[in-house]
Amino acid sequence: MSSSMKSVDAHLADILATVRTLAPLELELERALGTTLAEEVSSPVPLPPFDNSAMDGYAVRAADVAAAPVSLPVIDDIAAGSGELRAIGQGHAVRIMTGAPLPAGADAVVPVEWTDGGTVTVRIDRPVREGNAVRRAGEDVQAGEVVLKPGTTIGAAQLGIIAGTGRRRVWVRPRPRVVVLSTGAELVEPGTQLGPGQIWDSNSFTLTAAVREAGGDGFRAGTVTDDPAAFLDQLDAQLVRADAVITSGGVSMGAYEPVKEALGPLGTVRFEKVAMQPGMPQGFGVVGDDQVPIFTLPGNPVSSYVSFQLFVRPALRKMRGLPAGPPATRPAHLLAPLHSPEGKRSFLRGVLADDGTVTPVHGQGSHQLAALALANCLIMVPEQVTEVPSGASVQVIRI
Ligand SMILES: Nc1nc2c(c(=O)[nH]1)N[C@H]1C(S)=C(S)[C@@H](COP(=O)(O)OP(=O)(O)OC[C@H]3O[C@@H](n4cnc5c(N)ncnc54)[C@H](O)[C@@H]3O)O[C@H]1N2
Ligand code: MOO
Repeated sequence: MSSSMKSVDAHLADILATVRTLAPLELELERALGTTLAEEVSSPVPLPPFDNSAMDGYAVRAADVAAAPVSLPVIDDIAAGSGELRAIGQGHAVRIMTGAPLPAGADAVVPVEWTDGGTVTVRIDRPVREGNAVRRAGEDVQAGEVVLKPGTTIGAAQLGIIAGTGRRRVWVRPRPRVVVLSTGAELVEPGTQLGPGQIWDSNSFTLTAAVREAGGDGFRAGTVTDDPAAFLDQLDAQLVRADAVITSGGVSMGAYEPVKEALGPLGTVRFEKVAMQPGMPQGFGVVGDDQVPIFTLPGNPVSSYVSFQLFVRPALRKMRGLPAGPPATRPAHLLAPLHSPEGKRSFLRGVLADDGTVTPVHGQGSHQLAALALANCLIMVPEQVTEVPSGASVQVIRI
């Protein structure tokens, strides 16, 4: 590897050593999806809170229907939500609905399908065992029992059980707010006409979406031209709402590199060459009074996306309070030969099939975004390897 280049692992290690886990805050449940639980959640009451029926039918004493078919008087009707219940005596039945509390004295429920459905008296066709179709108090959760531990990612089911324990608000580490800025004088908004030398800005859409996929809230702050002062103004305006900033473009060796020119003099952002392909020109550091982490990714669309997966995604995990490290890899069986530059770790775009084979897509240039859009994994080729034969075992990262 060229000695002037930094390794992928060293760059990620620097980033993870710098970014901080976000402080917990208390959020309404409606806003807690995708956040990380920062407290232990336990239930103040048993769940279910009371013995209740699992079926629509009749609450009885099992012993009273042992000789079924039998007819029993129906002494009450209990809907879900009923509060005042009459205890049932020997030889009685009570019509009961799913979720309704089991009356005292009853020890089983006969499903309505096994009866004539009567409301004054009911004929019960089959005997039931004690406990039939009865859900016991505390069967799901005991009073005081912990249902979720800190560090849990809150998905739909987790949100459900938090609400199910009666909570309206919860302490979480929030989704990181990430501002995405594209730079480049050639960029115009999709949906407008292209002039000579212009292209539509795609990176800000890719990166904002990638932030969301990684559990953050991405804000597209639009594009800035190649003017470093305009870039700094825009950055300054965005910092108030940012836990991190991502820029794309303006970091290589050209005559107009606004990101490098604007941030370089601050001394808090380092611009380096990382031994990888794509994504060699990288910048990372902190900006503003709050030392907001900033990732200055290369402008080539595939390069910025691959850089996101390798460096920003793990950083967002750390900010979210989750275990963070290099992206997970899995082995795959390569179906075509590959070339890779000496001294750089390559991340080639491939299609991983269910049978564990991987086929590189056509178009491995860092500008070939359409080829990236067909891929579902990155095929990793180590720094010292330049040729990989078809049939070899390779490591891939799912994307
Ligand atoms: N003399 C050298 N030239 C380049 C080097 C180098 O080491 N020496 N590195 C190359 C590599 S590798 C990359 S990657 C790029 C990185 O360049 P920048 O980060 O400065 O990005 P730009 O020059 O602004 O743009 C590069 C390329 O990507 C297109 N682009 C930029 N932003 C967007 C966007 N938001 N949406 C879509 N496409 C975008 C841009 O038009 C350029 O084609 O530098 C190489 N050059
Ligand atoms: O290393 Mo640049 O990121 O081609 O393509």
